[in-house]
Amino acid sequence: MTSSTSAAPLAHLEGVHVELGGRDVLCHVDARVERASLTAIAGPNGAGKSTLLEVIAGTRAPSSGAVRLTTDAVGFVPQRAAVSELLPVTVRDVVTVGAWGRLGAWRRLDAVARDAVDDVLDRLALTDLQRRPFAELSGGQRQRALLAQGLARRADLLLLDEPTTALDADSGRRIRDAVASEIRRGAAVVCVTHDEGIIAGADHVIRLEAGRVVDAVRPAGGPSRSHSS
Ligand SMILES: Nc1ncnc2c1ncn2[C@@H]1O[C@H](COP(=O)(O)OP(=O)(O)OP(=O)(O)O)[C@@H](O)[C@H]1O
Repeated sequence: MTSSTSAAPLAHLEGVHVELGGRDVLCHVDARVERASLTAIAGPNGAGKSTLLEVIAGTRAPSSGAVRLTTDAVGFVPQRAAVSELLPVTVRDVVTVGAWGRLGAWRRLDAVARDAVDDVLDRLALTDLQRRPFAELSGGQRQRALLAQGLARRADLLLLDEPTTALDADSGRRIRDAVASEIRRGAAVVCVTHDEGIIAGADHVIRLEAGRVVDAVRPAGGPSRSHSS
């Protein structure tokens, strides 16, 4: 979120209010998400962070207020994505779904798209796991595969819900590097997180408490992504 009034943010929220089960879960949230930026959504459990991300993703309609996106190329990696245990899909299949999101469902992938899937698998250390059934993966491995699916989308607006939670240090570093690389190519990344490293490196932080924005700031010192490759 920013006080900037520059033209055409990728996402613009005005007075967003969400009521669930008779409770105000989000109250009058304003936000602008600009290209080539990292926005962190922070705050305690139950503050409304995931709900805000869902509103931006369009999977949850606000009770009132406006949400405007200027792109259709949106990648959304929820905290708990549903991939059926019963589906005989491999890790590579799961990641390839992200590329279909860009090309159109069930299109045959061209060499460029296959290379992009290979690149994402490599960046998230999934190459050796790519032929494994998704259902056989550990929780952290699944999380990485679903993030890889989001990256394969090559979205303009990438929405991540707690991408580094429950990951080991190396996996967390890979995710942070992948996020930095998305931003370098011009994407906007909005990330619900408790990860102080991501928050410190964000261009903007939306801090929620009990559904209200209590702080919307650029962290002191600004982004610190220079360590990322
Ligand atoms: N379907 C629902 N009906 C009623 N209340 C709901 C529903 N879904 C979420 N809530 C409530 O909305 C509030 C915000 O939930 P949300 O998942 O957005 O919080 P969060 O900040 O992402 O939390 P966490 O850090 O624990 O993931 C919580 O108090 C939650 O109990």
